[in-house]
Amino acid sequence: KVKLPPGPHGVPLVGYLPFLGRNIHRTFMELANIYGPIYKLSIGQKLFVLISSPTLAKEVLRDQDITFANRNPTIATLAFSFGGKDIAFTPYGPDWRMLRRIFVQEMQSKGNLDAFYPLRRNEVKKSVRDVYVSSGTAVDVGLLAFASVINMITSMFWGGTLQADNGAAINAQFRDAVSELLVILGKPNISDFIPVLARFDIQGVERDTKRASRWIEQIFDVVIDQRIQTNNLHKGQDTKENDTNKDFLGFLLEFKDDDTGKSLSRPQMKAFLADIVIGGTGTTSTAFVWTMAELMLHPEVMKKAQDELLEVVGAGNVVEEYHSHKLPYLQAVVKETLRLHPPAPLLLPRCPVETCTVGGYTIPKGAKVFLNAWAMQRDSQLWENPNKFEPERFLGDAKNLDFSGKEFHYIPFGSGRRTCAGLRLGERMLMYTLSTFLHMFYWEVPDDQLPDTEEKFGIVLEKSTPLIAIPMPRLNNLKLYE
Ligand code: HEM
Repeated sequence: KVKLPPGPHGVPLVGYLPFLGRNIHRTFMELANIYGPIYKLSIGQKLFVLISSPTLAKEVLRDQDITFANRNPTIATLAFSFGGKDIAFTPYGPDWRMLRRIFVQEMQSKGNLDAFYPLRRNEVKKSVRDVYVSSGTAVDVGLLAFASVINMITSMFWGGTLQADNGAAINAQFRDAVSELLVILGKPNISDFIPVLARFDIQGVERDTKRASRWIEQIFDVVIDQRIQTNNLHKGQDTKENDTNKDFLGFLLEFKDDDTGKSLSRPQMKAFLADIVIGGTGTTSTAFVWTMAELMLHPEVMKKAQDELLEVVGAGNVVEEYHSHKLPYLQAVVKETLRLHPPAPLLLPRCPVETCTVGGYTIPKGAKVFLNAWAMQRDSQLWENPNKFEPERFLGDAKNLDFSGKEFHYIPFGSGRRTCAGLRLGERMLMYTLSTFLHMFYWEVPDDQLPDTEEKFGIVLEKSTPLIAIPMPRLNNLKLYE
């Protein structure tokens, strides 16, 4: 017997679309207060199901994990992921397992992450130098975070492949293309809700995504060709150029599945790279900005975090990635930031492969299921003072909560089989950049104007207005900034 979840009525043709508002995660929470922790919405011709209680999240993400291990890609995500050949949108099955194993178990093994650390270190050092040059003047923290993260990622991708001269130009082009794509992907597209309109591409979202993706694809092709050329040139020789593990790209080109002997196709390889850039840059840099904004709003927390750095790292040293484990207070700050400002507030939508039951309600096959992590992480029944920024909670009652998604009221990286594939790298980059910039600089607000915490929903949940801050060197030994 079919018993669909309750939910509001919309208007003919477009359903609830006109009432979604700009920050849909908030609208979804308000609707949950009326209809309960599971409800449905019709938007255009699509059925959406919203879930916002840990018990029901567990039903979806653990008890019926395989049923919900598929996504429902939008037109734009299909366009940027080479038709859904990436990790995030490949249907659950052998191809997805292979891609995920390459990225999670092999590329992000402790040994490989450690091996790529000098590349990350080099990029963060360059950002420190840039900030040092701007000391005493207003800096856009979002731009700083984006540049640092994307430079670390590109350096790990192909830093060992490109020569310094053309490398800088290609990386600059790549940065522009990625920022453009992130903006396009953040726009809601009417064609996704009313598929009969898709062929008209009324807002031009598909056209714009394809244009930006082509640009990115051309860059991937140049770099992949260059790497193949270098490999061929040095075939059979035991040279530095032949060291396949020196960047991710070498890794992807060399990969052969142990069980099937399959290599990656070029589209798969490009989708893989696109995924890591799109999945990794916006999320990590947004988390950086929110952390800095909260620290500037809470100077006592900023001081504690900086005191901890002074004690652990010392005034005569720069931060190294291995310090992260010794910074429990800063870790609590990051956890608290990701509680209040999860970059993916609704995770990535799941889509049941067959009609199933959740919370006693029928979820039809193909529905788009959203887990409202944002709402659960601010639920007053689950958290004390839920809207207050209190990192101490992660040292007290909530000290055992981590990013693994085992506890369903705290899932900023998702949970289950399709949990964030870049968690280890993301956590490392975030902790390393934050600890470095907090140890090396004081951050002041210009004209005593405290930052606001207005949000902007898009591909990630960004701060609505840029975060502007004035850095001042914190360490006496200015050689450390060179
Ligand atoms: C603060 C940083 C990050 C946050 C908060 C975050 C959050 C998320 C979330 C919520 C999901 C969906 C999980 C689910 O459906 O259960 C996800 C998926 C994913 N993330 Fe992240 N992410 C971050 C960083 C990264 C980084 C650095 C990368 C890559 C370098 C990355 C790559 C991916 C990929 C490939 C997926 C799709 C996984 C799949 O479908 O199997 N993420 N992320």
